[in-house]
Amino acid sequence: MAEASGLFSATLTPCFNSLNKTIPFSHFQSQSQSQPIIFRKRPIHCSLSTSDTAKSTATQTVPWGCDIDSLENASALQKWLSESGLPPQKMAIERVEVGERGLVASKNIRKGEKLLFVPPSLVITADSEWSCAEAGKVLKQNSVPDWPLLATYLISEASQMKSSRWRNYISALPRQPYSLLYWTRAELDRYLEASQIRERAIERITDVIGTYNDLRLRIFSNYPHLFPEEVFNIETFKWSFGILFSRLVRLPSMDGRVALVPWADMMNHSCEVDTFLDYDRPSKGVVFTTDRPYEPGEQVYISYGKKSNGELLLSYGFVPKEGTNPSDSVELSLSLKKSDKCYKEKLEALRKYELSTRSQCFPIQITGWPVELMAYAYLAVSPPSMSRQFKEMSAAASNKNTTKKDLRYPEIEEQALQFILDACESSLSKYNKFLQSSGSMDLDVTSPKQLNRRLFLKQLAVDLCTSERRILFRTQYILRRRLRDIRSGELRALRLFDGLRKLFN
Ligand SMILES: C[S@@+](CC[C@H](N)C(=O)[O-])C[C@H]1O[C@@H](n2cnc3c(N)ncnc32)[C@H](O)[C@@H]1O
Repeated sequence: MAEASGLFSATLTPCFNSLNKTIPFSHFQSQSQSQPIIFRKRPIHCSLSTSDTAKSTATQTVPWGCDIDSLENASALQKWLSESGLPPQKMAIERVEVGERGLVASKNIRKGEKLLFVPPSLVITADSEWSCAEAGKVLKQNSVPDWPLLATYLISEASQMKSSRWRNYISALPRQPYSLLYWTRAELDRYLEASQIRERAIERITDVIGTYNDLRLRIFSNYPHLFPEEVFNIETFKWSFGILFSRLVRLPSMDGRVALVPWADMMNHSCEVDTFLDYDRPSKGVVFTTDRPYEPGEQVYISYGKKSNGELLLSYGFVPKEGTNPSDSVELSLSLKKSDKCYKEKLEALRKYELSTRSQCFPIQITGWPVELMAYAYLAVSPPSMSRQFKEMSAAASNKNTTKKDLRYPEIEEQALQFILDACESSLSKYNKFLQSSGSMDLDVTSPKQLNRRLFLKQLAVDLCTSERRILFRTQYILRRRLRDIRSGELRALRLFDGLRKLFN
């Protein structure tokens, strides 16, 4: 889980932020999440699984962990944690309606109360002791960064099961976390064609494969006795990264360290709460402070951060109900027209500010679009006579313009808004097409298990696309109204001018 916002929040952190090519809203609090920590000194590019391998990939699981809704291992976890120093809790792991398993209040909980108090000895960080000390030493000697190190650590401990001190924790982890890492390329193409999240998922999967291959070539192959391929392979790495994406937290008060926090990571996310995990120095434990009271029997939630529905699907494998996520956004992809007379100069300006020369994504919220998007639109529609402003526009579009943020060029505002409207409508047509066809989509399956999986993925995709389309519809409405106002204003001014001219004549 990742850091969400500001210094005092820690959430369940996806790591590969470098992959997100979207420009964030400049007027939002920047989501200063974990830095790219992927182990990629010599990146290796691998292609994703094709639809032929899709079936086997989709069903392969690791030999440890449990079914995602298993309470059996959860109670063993609870018992072990209490015996290992977790203080008495006001919550217990139960089966819940939202999130399969979650922490449910067993006593009255007040608003503003600190809960959990997981001691550092029960927290997994990059400094945790390895059951196979030699393997840990090798990774550290090779300066493997935290994320790949923790991914390898989890697999190593899982494979040592009986001798690992984390066996109760690992037994209670899902055998196959809900995560887009488990979607095949064919499934991503089929269900997420309309959404930019598809690209993000492909990049993430490619990065996980690249990271695994880096480790394999640079380290594992030199120490096969420590890292045998039967244990350290792409399937186990997909699992461990799936676990990290959905459970790792960044703890601001522990110098921003990333950690797996058993027990705390049984808490599910709610878009309505505003409370995050952190290390509490006075009590020397990982805590969170409730922002509302809970009665016995109610599920207690934390926030995984101010994330869009697409980001929640990407890392955690769920989509909140439509309209319930105030941080929801949809990425709109814009690009310059190749027929533009100043195409080359504009590309140059984009390059200067490290913007993509192919297409650039910007997040749109129900409440509006970012100033960066408007700056990009100005650049896209500006005529050759404005060539001196190209750099200024690119700088503003890239979020790197520290001085002049909200650029305005009234003379091309109408064209810029029309440019955004065109992109919005082209995107909307893809969503409409998918959502219309989803009802009659042939699920093409050979077993009930596969049918369940396909139905589940399709439902997630429908939920995501419905929520993203809703934002685009609203944007379309606002853009059309603004354009109508501009055009009717111009018409009025023209009529006034005409009337005055006639009067003087
Ligand atoms: C940190 S774990 C929380 C504990 C998890 N429910 C379990 O049983 O292990 C994160 C996972 O919980 C589930 N989850 C969390 N919040 C959810 C929500 N609001 N709706 C649906 N699933 C949720 C997702 O599967 C997510 O990947």
